[in-house]
Amino acid sequence: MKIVVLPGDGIGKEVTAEAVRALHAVIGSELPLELTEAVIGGEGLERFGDALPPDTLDISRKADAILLGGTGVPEDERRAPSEGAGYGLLKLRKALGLYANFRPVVLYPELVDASTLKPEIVTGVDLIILRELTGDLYFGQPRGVSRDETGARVGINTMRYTDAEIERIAHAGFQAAAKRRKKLCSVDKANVLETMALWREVVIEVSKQYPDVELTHLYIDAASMALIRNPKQFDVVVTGNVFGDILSDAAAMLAGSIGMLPSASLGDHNKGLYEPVHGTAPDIAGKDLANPLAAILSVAMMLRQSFGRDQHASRIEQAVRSVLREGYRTADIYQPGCRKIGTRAMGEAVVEAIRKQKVGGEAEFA
Ligand SMILES: NC(=O)c1ccc[n+]([C@@H]2O[C@H](COP(=O)([O-])OP(=O)(O)OC[C@H]3O[C@@H](n4cnc5c(N)ncnc54)[C@H](O)[C@@H]3O)[C@@H](O)[C@H]2O)c1
Ligand SMILES: CC(C)[C@H](C(=O)O)[C@@H](O)C(=O)O
Ligand SMILES: [Mg+2]
Repeated sequence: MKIVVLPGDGIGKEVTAEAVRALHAVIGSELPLELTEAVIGGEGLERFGDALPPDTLDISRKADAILLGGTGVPEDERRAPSEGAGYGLLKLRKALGLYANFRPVVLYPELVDASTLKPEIVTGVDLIILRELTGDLYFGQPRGVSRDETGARVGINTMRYTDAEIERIAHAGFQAAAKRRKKLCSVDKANVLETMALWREVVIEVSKQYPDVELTHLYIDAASMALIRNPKQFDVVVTGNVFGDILSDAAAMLAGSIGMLPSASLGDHNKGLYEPVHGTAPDIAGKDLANPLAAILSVAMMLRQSFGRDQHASRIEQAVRSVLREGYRTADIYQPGCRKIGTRAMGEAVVEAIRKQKVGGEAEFA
């Protein structure tokens, strides 16, 4: 198992360290683990003048899977977006063709009270936001800031999708839904944007190949409301890059915290990039306050998707479940009566829970 670890910036480093510990704990000496650490984001800019240094891209191409913490530094605010630390990650996703970003939103029953929403609304939430990841406003040309004929400064980004790009993400959505509760909701803005009218048209064409999956459509504004009003109506939600970015942060509150959301970015080949949905959280970086569970759960997604190790993945998920059941909480999911702990201690609790599991036995997995 050749894995490249890209801790990135801020809490990316802190949560990735705990994710790697969990990975070692669950794999033990059962399988050869080859981990290589490389630089990306702000650290890349600082050390090599490049948010995606060529060596990082090169070893990422050769790896079976990539585990990433987060990229982005406060100095980004002074840089052009396409020159910032976050852009290193965008370039990596694009270069590796990772167009399908699965963001599962699952509320652990222990965290019902950590959610800001009513228990009856969120209990049992289990949905996936499937975000297209290599197109849209993020990559469309033209982009930039220039002057128009009157001398006014004009900022331009282009929402762009080809039919082939829409088709492949639609297929990913239908296939994911087919394995679950067979409901796919496509989210667009087809009433106003040509790109999104094409999106809807192509999704409807693709749907003919999946007669068993029920397809619905929502505009992004209405979808944002529906997600908070009645999240349990959703199974798989497929949407574009920008809408998916926003919708998934909103959906984090259904799971109690953004510190609980893992993700997997996949393409047509077997390689995947796994990362928490959250960013580098400069406000809490370096304070041992970050919740490492999203990063740890991203390792579970990696073991399942890239290596077919379902049992190891389930062990990580069960370990997360058991630390929550024991009452361990980082500050973002803290509730009175629980034990408030830091990033390192949460990682250690997960490792302990993994060690206590009876592998192949029946007890702990219930
Ligand atoms: N995938 C990524 O690498 C990624 C994702 C989002 C943002 N970013 C970057 O991160 C930087 C900060 O962005 P932001 O503040 O808008 O978003 P953010 O996700 O970093 O933080 C938003 C809020 O959530 C909290 N938070 C995030 N992760 C947490 C965790 N694991 N545990 C507890 N609390 C957590 C933060 O403290 C903050 O209050 C920016 O540079 C941005 O570009 C990177
Ligand atoms: C940091 C940024 C480039 C990134 C994105 O917008 O894709 C982040 O917000 C995410 O959700 O992964
Ligand atoms: Mg985001």
